[in-house]
Amino acid sequence: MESSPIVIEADELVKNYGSFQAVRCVNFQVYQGEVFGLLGPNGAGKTTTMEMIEGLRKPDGGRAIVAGYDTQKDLAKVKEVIGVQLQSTSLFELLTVEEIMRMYASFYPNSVPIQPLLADMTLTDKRKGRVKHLSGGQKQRLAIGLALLNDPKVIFLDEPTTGLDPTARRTLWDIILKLKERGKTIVLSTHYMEEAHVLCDRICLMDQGKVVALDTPRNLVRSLQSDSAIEFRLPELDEVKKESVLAELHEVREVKGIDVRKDVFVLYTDKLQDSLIDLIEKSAGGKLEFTDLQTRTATLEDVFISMTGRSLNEE
Ligand SMILES: Nc1ncnc2c1ncn2[C@@H]1O[C@H](COP(=O)(O)OP(=O)(O)OP(=O)(O)O)[C@@H](O)[C@H]1O
Repeated sequence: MESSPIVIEADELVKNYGSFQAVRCVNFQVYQGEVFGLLGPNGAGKTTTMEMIEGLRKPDGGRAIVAGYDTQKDLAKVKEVIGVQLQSTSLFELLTVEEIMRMYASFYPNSVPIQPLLADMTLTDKRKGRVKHLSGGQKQRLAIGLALLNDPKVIFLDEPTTGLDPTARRTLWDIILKLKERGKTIVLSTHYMEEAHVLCDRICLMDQGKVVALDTPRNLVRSLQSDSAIEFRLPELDEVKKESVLAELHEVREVKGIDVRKDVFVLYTDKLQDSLIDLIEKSAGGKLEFTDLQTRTATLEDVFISMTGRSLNEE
């Protein structure tokens, strides 16, 4: 992927709202044909970053280049090559799916044929139905279809699956993967780590307006230097007891890191069996009365926690 041409450059992008710094010097490059994910909790600055690249918000610092054009200086050129599915596209509720497609198509000098696009979005059955009768997933697919009418090279999808049920989410994943197969470059924001893992070639982890890590999902998880997590609860520990328990847990064989949130403890290790046996031995005789013990593979959520001390979906 890194040998492919660069299609997007975010170059020291900054956005302030009054004294609040929503985006603080964000840098990244997106290669042609990749699905590039902006993953972070609510308020991380994903939408603001995307909208600066799309030319919808003016940066207070830095610049964004799309397909060689500066979004501030050559917005008309940028618009020719991008398709944008906004987070809350307000659609004309009384039009039918086909009518709204035709209306949007009329805004472009050249647009793709509507029927195949409706088929790609699995909306052929709904083409005569009014927008107001569509489900959440169907509306999202329609919004993506509208973003594809000008046959864009680069597609921006802002939290396309937020609020959708698992089936509708998977239908959208399939659509996104098909677009990738056709060589489209896709920038996608999400706060679902599973979605980022399944769809994205590279993920830019964002928190509080900054990039905290950027790599392939695999390398991000590898950066933890631990491929497994041992998770359990230790309820009713006071602060003093917690300190001594933590000291004890740090002694568990092969443990590379520990995360504690409330009464949930997570030990990271790449030698799961050794660590688990030692943990059980150390807990013998009621020394550590844990509950809900489970082991699992380390995830992007663990990477985010280890980098920021917070969970992706924490309110
Ligand atoms: N027009 C605005 N005026 C003031 N503050 C804003 C404005 N737009 C966004 N913000 C703030 O900037 C921060 C970043 O918002 P942004 O929407 O870019 O984050 P996000 O990562 O996309 O989050 P979400 O998943 O909630 O959309 C948030 O704290 C938000 O409240």
